[in-house]
Amino acid sequence: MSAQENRWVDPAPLEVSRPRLPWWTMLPGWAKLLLVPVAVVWVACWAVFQFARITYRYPLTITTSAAAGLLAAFHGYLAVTVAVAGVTVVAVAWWRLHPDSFHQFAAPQPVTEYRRFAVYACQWRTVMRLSELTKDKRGREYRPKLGRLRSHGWRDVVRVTMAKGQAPEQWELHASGLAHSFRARHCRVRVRKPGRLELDLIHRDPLAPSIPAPTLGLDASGVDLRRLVIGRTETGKPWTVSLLGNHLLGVGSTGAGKASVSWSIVRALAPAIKADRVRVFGIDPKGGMELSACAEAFHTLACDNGDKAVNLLEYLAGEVKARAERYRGRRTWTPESGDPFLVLLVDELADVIAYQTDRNLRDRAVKAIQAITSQGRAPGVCVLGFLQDPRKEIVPFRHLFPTKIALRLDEPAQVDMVLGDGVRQRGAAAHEIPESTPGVAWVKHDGHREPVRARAFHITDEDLADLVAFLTAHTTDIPVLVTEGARA
Ligand SMILES: Nc1ncnc2c1ncn2[C@@H]1O[C@H](COP(=O)(O)OP(=O)(O)OP(=O)(O)O)[C@@H](O)[C@H]1O
Repeated sequence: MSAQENRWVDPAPLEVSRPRLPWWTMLPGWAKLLLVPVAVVWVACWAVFQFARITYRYPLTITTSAAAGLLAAFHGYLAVTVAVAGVTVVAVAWWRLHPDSFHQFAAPQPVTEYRRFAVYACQWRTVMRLSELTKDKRGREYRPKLGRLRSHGWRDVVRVTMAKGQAPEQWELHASGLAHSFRARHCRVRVRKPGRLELDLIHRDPLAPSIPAPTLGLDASGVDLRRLVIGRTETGKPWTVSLLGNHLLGVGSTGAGKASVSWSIVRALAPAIKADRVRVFGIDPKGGMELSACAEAFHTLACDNGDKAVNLLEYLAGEVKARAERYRGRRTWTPESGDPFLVLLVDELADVIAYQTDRNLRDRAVKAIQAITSQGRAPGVCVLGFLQDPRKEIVPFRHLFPTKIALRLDEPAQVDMVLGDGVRQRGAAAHEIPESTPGVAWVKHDGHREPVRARAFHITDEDLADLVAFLTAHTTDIPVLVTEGARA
């Protein structure tokens, strides 16, 4: 072996970060001794705080464990076994006999505590790190905090305190990954207040079963134009729409359930229509295929997109102007004005204002409908417009409809066109509504940040037959069906 080969080579200096020792390790021994009582008090406070925190997060688990412990201490394990068996029998009996109240009152708390521990608390750190929602700065990790959790069976609502410097948009970008990590089907991100988010982790769709129409109301005074119930929201509350001072734009692909929304509204109005407190005017450019199923509900029904429809629109635009003059100084329509509330229902709005090949008719229709939507809210005229294509070239005045209803759509861009920018990122994925759930929609009211997911009542042919029977029974004043244009 040569001297060359034998030479000692210095290894490269170790490039590891120096361990940072806690500041108190540098203190002299006597100072450490003095600090011992302070440290003991601090550790005791920390333990009490942690116990309080765990009790707050898992109240049922802690109380039942404490109760079981006390029972075992005073009466032995046999008593605990008997108590557990008794509670189990009561719970199973409750579940079998009254499943609704069991799911409403008994199930949420144990499920919440189980899911909090098993799904979220155990995996939070890993999921946050792998989703790149943590930040390392000077050796310290800044991590979003898992807050309160409520489990409703079909969804978990998880509150989160974002790490400093984070924006909700970062979470929206990771929503799909979070859903997969926590074994959910979807994840929606909502801003609760600055720095605080609420994640909706959806496990199943509560709107999957269709919702039958309720029995028809009989009393016109029970019709509240501010709160017409037309279906149910995914949280189980009634889906209500206001027609007073409002216009509604419903957009959905073919078969998305637009008709169920419009018929649900007409049904909710039925007693007021019968009492002539509300008059509904219909335009069905498809030759009346849809709206003539219950023509009796309409004061006037135009079954084309030609002269008749345009005359009707111009009649209503004139009525808006005449009312505005009559109500001068009164500001808005009220039932006391003596005039009926007017509703214009257009089944395929695009056929009237965009696909009409006669330019003169098209321009007249656009002018009239713009006049009604821009000036009709105060004088008691409401437009319900339904269509399939929400592009600006088709409806240039979408902004004049304060309530937008996005039924199943084909593309994400259409959702933005209907509901507005940013609403899809907040979870309103109308393009993901399955074909198997017609009538499901995302609803956005101007001035309300959060969109609502709901399903309209399923209005069957029998329901429409009931509606016809109701509107024509016991009355000498049967609404007149006019297909020859407006009465004006
Ligand atoms: N809310 C609902 N619940 C259950 N089924 C529904 C609901 N709404 C509609 N459907 C069913 O879906 C199908 C299509 O519904 P609908 O005619 O309302 O769609 P649409 O959007 O008006 O279609 P088009 O654009 O072709 O007129 C019908 O068979 C109907 O029975």
